[in-house]
Amino acid sequence: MSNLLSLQNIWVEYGDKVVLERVNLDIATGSFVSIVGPSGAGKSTLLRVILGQEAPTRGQIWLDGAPLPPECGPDRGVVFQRYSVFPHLTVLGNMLFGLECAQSPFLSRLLGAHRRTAIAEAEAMLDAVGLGDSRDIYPAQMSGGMQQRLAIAQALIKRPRILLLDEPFGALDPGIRADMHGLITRLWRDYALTIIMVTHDIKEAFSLGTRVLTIDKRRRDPHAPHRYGATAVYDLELSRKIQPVADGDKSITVDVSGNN
Ligand SMILES: Nc1ncnc2c1ncn2[C@@H]1O[C@H](COP(=O)(O)OP(=O)(O)OP(=O)(O)O)[C@@H](O)[C@H]1O
Repeated sequence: MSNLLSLQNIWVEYGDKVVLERVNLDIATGSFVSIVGPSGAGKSTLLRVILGQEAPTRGQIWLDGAPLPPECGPDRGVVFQRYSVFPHLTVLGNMLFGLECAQSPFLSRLLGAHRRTAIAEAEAMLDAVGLGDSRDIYPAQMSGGMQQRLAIAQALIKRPRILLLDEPFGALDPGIRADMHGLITRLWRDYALTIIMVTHDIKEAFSLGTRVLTIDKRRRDPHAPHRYGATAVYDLELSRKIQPVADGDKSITVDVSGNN
């Protein structure tokens, strides 16, 4: 399988504090990479670098064989642990907002046929995440799980090739998490995504990922804790393969409890 993303000798330093050092990673197209590691190791920093929110102080990142554009682009979508939806917009409004900003940066508004196409795309994506019946409600009327579904749909509507997930299910109840695991697995397969997910849940890392990376420091200086940065200390390829889904098996369970 070809490499979609290649990180070569990535360092992130804040003054004399080294957060990441010598990170070398090749990420295959279609893989689902789980990233685990101790708190403060630099997992979110690594995601921000891949997203383009932050530039590495050293090293290079290649996307499809070309240098990664320095700014966040539509090829990379992201979902954070805390709901990144706009409270003053309906579900459909949240979906359209991203498209309007991308497709009509000056007006931030789509008109006529463009708007109708955008609404159709947004509704299809809402169906895919199990929110087809919720287009006219506001985030305050949704459970945490539903808001996270909306955040995932917002990220996917721009058709990213890489989906970055930073503790996406960390704030959800266990039952809802299980539903979300099913959903993300289905979306990964149906949309041929490459996913990089940070999680604190080792079980989740192994059950969802095709590869599990541990980010941690290889060396420590007790007198200067920030002298050395973290890197990929374990890198496990799993044999997990997604089975093709049977026709008609497109159902998605939606939590409507509103209590998480
Ligand atoms: N802008 C910044 N300036 C200085 N230090 C920073 C900055 N951003 C992050 N850090 C430091 O980088 C280190 C890694 O932070 P990061 O959030 O990436 O860790 P993490 O592994 O995701 O942690 P957690 O699992 O607790 O979310 C932390 O020590 C943090 O304080």
